Amino acid sequence: MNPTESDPALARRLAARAGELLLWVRAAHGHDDPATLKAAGDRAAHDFLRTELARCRPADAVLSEEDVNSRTVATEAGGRLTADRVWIIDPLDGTREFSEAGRSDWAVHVALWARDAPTSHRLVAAAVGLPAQLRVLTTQDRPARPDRSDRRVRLAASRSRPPAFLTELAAEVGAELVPMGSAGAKIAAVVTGEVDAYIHAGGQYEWDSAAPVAVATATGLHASRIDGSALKYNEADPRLPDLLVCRTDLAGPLLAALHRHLSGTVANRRHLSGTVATAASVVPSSRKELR
Ligand SMILES: Nc1ncnc2c1ncn2[C@@H]1O[C@H](COP(=O)(O)O)[C@@H](OP(=O)(O)O)[C@H]1O
Ligand SMILES: [Mg+2]
Repeated sequence: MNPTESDPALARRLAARAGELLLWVRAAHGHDDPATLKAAGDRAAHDFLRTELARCRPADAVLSEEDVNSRTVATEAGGRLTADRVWIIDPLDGTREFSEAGRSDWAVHVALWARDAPTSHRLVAAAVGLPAQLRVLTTQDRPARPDRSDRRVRLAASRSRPPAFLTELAAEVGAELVPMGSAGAKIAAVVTGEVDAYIHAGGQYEWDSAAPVAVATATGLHASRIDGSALKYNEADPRLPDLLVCRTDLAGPLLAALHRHLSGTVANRRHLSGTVATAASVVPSSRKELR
């Protein structure tokens, strides 16, 4: 244990090293047996992160996707709910993409939650490793976002489980949908300006978004639930099924569009007309394309 290593430095080192392990596992196994590759990747990254956190921060609690899957959640949750500091980790986010040859949209998430933090999410340090993109983003970095206001808004969404309303919402605001794997990779793409927003709904857990949300908000981006309420971490129930991460100037228009879909305005109009409503017939004022 290095007593001088700060929490952000530890998060960065762990995300980077777990990423190297995952690249090694991927190379060693190949892609012929995706199920075995996924299991080997999950296990290698999880074991490494768990061991290093126990060694370097023995007093802290840990919430990890792999612990929950291995059904140790009951004992583990008891510790983390009274702890002052909890590491929320997703050893391999975008497991599906990790198992597909040539894809780089998968990530390692390492975040630290602190009870006395001043922010609503209480995440004080984090790193998102993108091993196949050869980069690690952290709460200490301020990547320059290029000005993209001259092109259509790019809206990242799950390539395998996008929210049902998203195609219609994107058309309504004139956005281009960009299918991508991994919550971490999608939020990282918002951080670097490759896309302008990420919307998800329908299911997710705290570990899927904690580290990337911490990085995104540290760089000045908007992050919230899709109803605009605060994202909360280290809750008794780790389900956190939806989120919006975007440029701050897009938060208002996108939350308004989400509200129309969530409140049923769009669905009700379609029902009343008996046809599939065009975006213009539903909310004429929203036809103005976002930039
Ligand atoms: N409907 C849903 N229910 C539960 N988890 C979901 C989900 N949709 C997405 N996720 C999780 O969110 C992460 C990003 O998903 P996606 O690539 O589809 O955007 C994945 O994490 P893992 O890869 O760690 O399992 C995935 O399992
Ligand atoms: Mg995940």
